[in-house]
Amino acid sequence: LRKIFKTVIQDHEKSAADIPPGSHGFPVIGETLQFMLSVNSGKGFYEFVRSRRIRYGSCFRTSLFGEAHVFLSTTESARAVLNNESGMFTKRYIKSIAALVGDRSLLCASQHHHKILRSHFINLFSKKSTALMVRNFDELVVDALSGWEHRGTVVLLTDLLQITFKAMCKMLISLENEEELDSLQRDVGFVCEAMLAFPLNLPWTRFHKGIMARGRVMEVLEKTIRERRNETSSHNNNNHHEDFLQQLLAVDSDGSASSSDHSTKLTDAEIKDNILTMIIAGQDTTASALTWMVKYLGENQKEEQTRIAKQASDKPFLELDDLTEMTYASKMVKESLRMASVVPWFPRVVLQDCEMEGYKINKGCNINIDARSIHLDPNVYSEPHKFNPSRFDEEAKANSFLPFGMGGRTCLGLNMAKAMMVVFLHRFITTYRWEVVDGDPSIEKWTLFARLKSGYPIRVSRRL
Ligand code: HEM
Repeated sequence: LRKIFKTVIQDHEKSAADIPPGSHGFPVIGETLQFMLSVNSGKGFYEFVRSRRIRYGSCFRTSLFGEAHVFLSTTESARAVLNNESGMFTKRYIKSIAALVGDRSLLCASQHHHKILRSHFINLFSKKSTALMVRNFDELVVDALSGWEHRGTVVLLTDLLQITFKAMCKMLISLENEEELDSLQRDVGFVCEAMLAFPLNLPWTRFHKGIMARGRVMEVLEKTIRERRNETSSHNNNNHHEDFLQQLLAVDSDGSASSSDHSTKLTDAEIKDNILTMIIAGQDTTASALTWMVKYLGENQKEEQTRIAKQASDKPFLELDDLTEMTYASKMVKESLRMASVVPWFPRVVLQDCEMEGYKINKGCNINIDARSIHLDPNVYSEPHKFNPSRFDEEAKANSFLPFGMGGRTCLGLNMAKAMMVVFLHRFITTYRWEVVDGDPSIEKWTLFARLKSGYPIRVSRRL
């Protein structure tokens, strides 16, 4: 009798364990309200995930905005989902996001279309363009920093958003006119804000503002493309542009091997959508990561800064090769990226019923790889809340360092972003000492990436 009883209990436990633990919350709205509360609490939207991860473990379910979601936070599930060797996972097509960044954007294209697009864009992120970015970014940073000591308080994030925006626009379309940059930055900002808004396209909504702004961004890009074509056809080589747009249009027009195959030629719409996508993907992420890095550095000032200063270059201009010698700065960048987890989780959708972490997950369910939990898991990184760049003296464990994602959707700009961070770190530390004006750790409410609400205001004084 005991044996039968035990089997029944085991069966019951097994079927209870079939679906991931968690709560579906209220009918229809699920746990959306709790999610919103966490967004508004100042702790940021990640707090919603963090508290459930503590309560339920490394795999839990919830329901947000009318859809079932599962969050997973082990390196093994990260490998399975992000590397996607089984072909069972994809990104969900979100109509409102596609309306803003364009449905030919890398962020919205179908699996097949994404592969084709990515094969075009990946060529742009060569060593040569990273080297060019290093030179340009260095110039921008030196120029921006030169005025900081006369400014009283500098809201770091605001300045960094401007610097990274300029860097992106120079790299993509060689735009350097201050006025045009300002108005484009404002419009891209509206597009980003609308990505988080309720997708209601009525004249007074945030979503509508974003759609209108997208229209203006597209006009700027159309005009730029038109001017380029005119320059090329009139053989006006005075304006030689070393940017992504030039490379994309060259493939388009020179009849080379890749362009002879019409099925792989990029259309103007694909070029425009993805230029906007790259601005969005590169500006906010890098500026946020840089702000977090300065914060961690400020909290660990003396020791870390001395080590950086020791490896500092005294050259007036930095080159890519100089960065490879700054090994400690590179580790500091990696450690900042780990601790900040600027993109905290990666959303995917399951294409067929499957099992993850011993739980059944149904076709159509949203699954999210919770990179931030992996980055802060004491079984993966010892003393995870301690800022310790030297932990990267050794390779990180497999599938555990995920600030740029992994697999077929890995960040295309990762080498560029890391290089930009080393450049800024080097220039900032060797130019200034600083004190924090407002150390409030609250997180900004409605942003795509985790950012400090205060923008991290600092006061700087020149290092003698
Ligand atoms: C510190 C800065 C950055 C961070 C933390 C970051 C992070 C990420 C992450 C996590 C993804 C993948 C998301 C996923 O798998 O769902 C991604 C994608 C992407 N990133 Fe970055 N990124 C940064 C800077 C940049 C820069 C400078 C560029 C240059 C334009 C860039 C371009 C892209 C593009 C184009 C994608 C889409 C790739 C695809 O879907 O195939 N990123 N980024």
